Amino acid sequence: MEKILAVNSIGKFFKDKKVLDQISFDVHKGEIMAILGPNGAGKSTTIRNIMGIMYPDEGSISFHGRKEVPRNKIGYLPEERGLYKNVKVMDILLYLADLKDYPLKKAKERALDYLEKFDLKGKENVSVEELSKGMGQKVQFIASILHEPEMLILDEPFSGLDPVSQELFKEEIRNLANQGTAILLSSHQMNLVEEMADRLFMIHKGKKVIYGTMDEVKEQYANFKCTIKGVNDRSLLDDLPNVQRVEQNEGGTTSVLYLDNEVHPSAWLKNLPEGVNIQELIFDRITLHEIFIQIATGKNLAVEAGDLDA
Ligand SMILES: Nc1ncnc2c1ncn2[C@@H]1O[C@H](COP(=O)(O)OP(=O)(O)OP(=O)(O)O)[C@@H](O)[C@H]1O
Repeated sequence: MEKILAVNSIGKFFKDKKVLDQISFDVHKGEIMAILGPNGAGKSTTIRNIMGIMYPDEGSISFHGRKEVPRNKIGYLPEERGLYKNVKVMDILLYLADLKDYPLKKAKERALDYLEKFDLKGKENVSVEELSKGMGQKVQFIASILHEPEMLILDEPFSGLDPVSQELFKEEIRNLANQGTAILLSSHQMNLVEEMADRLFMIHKGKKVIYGTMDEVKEQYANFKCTIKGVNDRSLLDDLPNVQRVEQNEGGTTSVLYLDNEVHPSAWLKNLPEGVNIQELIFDRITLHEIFIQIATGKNLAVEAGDLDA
């Protein structure tokens, strides 16, 4: 996979507080790479360093192996939303494309196509301040991709979108990656990240905790869990082998058994005692959402064991 962006061991201080420490990752052509982490972890600071809004105190960032990151090759949807208020939609789109040296005629054609795609047909001459929040976000997203950037950085692109708009964004982001755009996606919506990202980088308190493909991450950090429907006595489930913890709903009709990572699913299932009441059983892995919560709250055993390098 062709490497577009390389973040090499960057560190950043705010006064004497180190908010980024040895952060390294790459973003490849045609992939969706997610950057995740709890509030205050350092995601936006990392992105601002890539965008040249600030500079790292340690390490370096390169684009195609060169130290200069060319802004006109990058599209950026910042976390802070907002465009100039008093300007018409088409005017602002063309102005921003022009700032990136993109040909005007092509920009106009693409803008019309995208406005139609995002259900904003006919809004070209509407002033930005008359748009709803979601419509404004769509226009800002269009502005970030109009100039056909090689790399697209999206900071919380889905926040505040209704489900239909969310689908449109998802589809377009996937399309862009398929066409070769390198995408760095920061989002707190774990279900979407799990569905969309090819690889992920998780940062916690300014440091790397996870870096790898979605499959590697799942294999390494997503322990198995077994969900059993049927009334069961909790103590019976607690005593089963390889069970780390059991969660039961009120009435004990559904039980979720969180298992050790090294469990062998078929052997474990074969050894379930006959006394366990099973109306339905699902055996799968914990979700990215659960991995995230375990890491953010210090409960992930793989991380505690220092097994961090993916
Ligand atoms: N301009 C600044 N001056 C001082 N400290 C800052 C500044 N910007 C960010 N920080 C601190 O740096 C750390 C990382 O913040 P950052 O905004 O990068 O986190 P984040 O992962 O993007 O969080 P969120 O999910 O809440 O957006 C935090 O401790 C924050 O308080």
